[in-house]
Amino acid sequence: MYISEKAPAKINLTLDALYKRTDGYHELEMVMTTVDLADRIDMFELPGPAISLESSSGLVPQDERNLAYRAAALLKEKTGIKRGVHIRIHKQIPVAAGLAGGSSDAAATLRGLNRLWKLHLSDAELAGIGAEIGSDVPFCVYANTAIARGRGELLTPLPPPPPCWVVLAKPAHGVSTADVFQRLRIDQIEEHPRTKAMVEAIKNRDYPSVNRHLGNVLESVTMKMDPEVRKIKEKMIQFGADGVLMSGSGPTVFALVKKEARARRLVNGLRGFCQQVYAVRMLGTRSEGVLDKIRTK
Ligand SMILES: C[C@](O)(CO)[C@H](O)COP(=O)(O)OP(=O)(O)OC[C@H]1O[C@@H](n2ccc(N)nc2=O)[C@H](O)[C@@H]1O
Ligand SMILES: Nc1ncnc2c1ncn2[C@@H]1O[C@H](COP(=O)(O)OP(=O)(O)OP(=O)(O)O)[C@@H](O)[C@H]1O
Repeated sequence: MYISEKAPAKINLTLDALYKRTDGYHELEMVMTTVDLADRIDMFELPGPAISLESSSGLVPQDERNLAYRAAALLKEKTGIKRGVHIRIHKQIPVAAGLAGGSSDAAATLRGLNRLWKLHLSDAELAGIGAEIGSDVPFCVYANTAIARGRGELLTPLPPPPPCWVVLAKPAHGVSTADVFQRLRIDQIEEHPRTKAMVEAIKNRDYPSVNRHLGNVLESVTMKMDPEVRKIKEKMIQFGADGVLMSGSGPTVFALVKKEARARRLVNGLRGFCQQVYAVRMLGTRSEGVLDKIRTK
């Protein structure tokens, strides 16, 4: 028997850094949501207790360093369950892109094994385990829309943003999240995003206001490290995006547009100088899609 789980990418509609903590991390306040660009995680029951893993992408580790593998190992440790699993990752989300691909794979593995092994853990319990793997994993367990505080693990759910298209473009090179945070000077931030205004915009389903309040304090830092981020942002505005922002620590930039035709125009305009471009729907809520079901071989 095997189980499949969809692992959607996250985007940041806002990302604010409030102060540097004594543990070296930055205290964050973010509004995050999900888009319909997703990896698929297949989990096959094994007769023994071992975990094994393969991925369709050569860009991610295929062993115990993979975040999906770590999720399975940690779940076994926490529950004392002695069962084994083979994890197959169909990678669609660009790697080291600011889209939480690895975190979402880990979260989907926790959700899937919870079903496969009939553990009956709540989402809150899975998120608690996920927090030990990475800051974005708790959000990815719920895979909805939320305000995230702390390192990202303190979540307040929100309704999904107004429906729209999301065009994502990833520059050729990845950036290291640690490098970006290290270069951030909190006392030199020119404009903090208005998180409350974004929350109101989402609650009121006010699409123009969502676009007006997009903001990420890491954007100018990453732009200095990778000028392609600024170039993509300018192109997206030129091609008629309603709002444009870098996601997470980058370097992926996303544009919001209402109409599919406009999304296609953006994709065509960007393809000339950016290889990884996607047009997908905003999700904002966990879709119990066709992939999230149990199959028998
Ligand atoms: C930028 C976000 O994507 C926003 O959702 C996440 O905070 C990034 O989470 P992540 O990729 O899991 O990154 P982590 O492995 O937690 O952090 C990598 C490094 O970035 C720095 N870091 C990260 C998160 C944070 N709140 N403050 C930090 O200063 C730390 O030096 C940390 O060692
Ligand atoms: N399942 C996985 N998918 C992608 N990357 C993984 C996975 N497991 C481990 N990694 C490693 O994690 C690193 C970060 O990859 P990821 O795609 O999650 O970055 P990201 O999108 O920038 O994440 P975030 O938005 O949380 O900062 C990569 O260098 C990769 O080698």
